[in-house]
Amino acid sequence: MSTSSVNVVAHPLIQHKLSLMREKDRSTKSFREILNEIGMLLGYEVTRDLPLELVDIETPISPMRAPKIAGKKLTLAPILRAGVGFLDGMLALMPSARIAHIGLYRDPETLQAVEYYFKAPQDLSDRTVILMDPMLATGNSACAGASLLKARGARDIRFVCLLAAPEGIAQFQSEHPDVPVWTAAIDERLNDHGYIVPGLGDAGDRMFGTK
Ligand SMILES: O=P(O)(O)OC[C@H]1O[C@H](OP(=O)(O)OP(=O)(O)O)[C@H](O)[C@@H]1O
Ligand SMILES: O=c1cc[nH]c(=O)[nH]1
Ligand SMILES: [Mg+2]
Repeated sequence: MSTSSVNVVAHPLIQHKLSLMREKDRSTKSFREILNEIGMLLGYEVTRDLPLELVDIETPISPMRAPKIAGKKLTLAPILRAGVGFLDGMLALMPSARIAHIGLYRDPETLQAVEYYFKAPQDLSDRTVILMDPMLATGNSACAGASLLKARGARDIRFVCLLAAPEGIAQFQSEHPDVPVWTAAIDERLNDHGYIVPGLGDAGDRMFGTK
């Protein structure tokens, strides 16, 4: 199978906002607000190819056939905790979307993803699912998230992150070659603790003020 595509979203607004988030002295409040804003901008990109259909409507002036989003319904799937940071921004664009919560934490020693919660619509087979987590480091969490969604039948999954390490992209493409990736940047590497360099530190802790 061919590898999944990786889309680096180079829009200047996203790049500027990402640089603000990387600053180590940025407040929790500001970090959270900007993550939400970028969530909306990435949501715009990840939905760019959603199919449209022409439907009959009436404007105040005349009837017309107007384009509306066709077919498959949307599900937003944040990986807890940090993935929740994208959610409000995405929901502003897609207010009718269903939500699948995926609870995973990364074991600090093994760097393996540990599942602690999963609540999703029963059948995802006819849905477009946007899996989201700001950080793609080793790739273990994103891979586990995509596998959980596939076990519920999901066949059209798109993964959105803020920052990716080359190691995480390679791992994700090898395990989920059918899932395209959107990211604002691909950084240099992982450090010995599995953190992205230069990165932005621990996204969940910075977002929720837990360190
Ligand atoms: O690609 P990986 O090596 O799996 O690392 C990325 C994961 O690590 C962070 O979660 P963390 O375990 O810190 O949980 P949190 O979001 O609850 O802080 C981040 O939010 C990702 O989910
Ligand atoms: O750099 C990293 C790696 C994993 N998780 C984070 O929050 N940051
Ligand atoms: Mg964390």
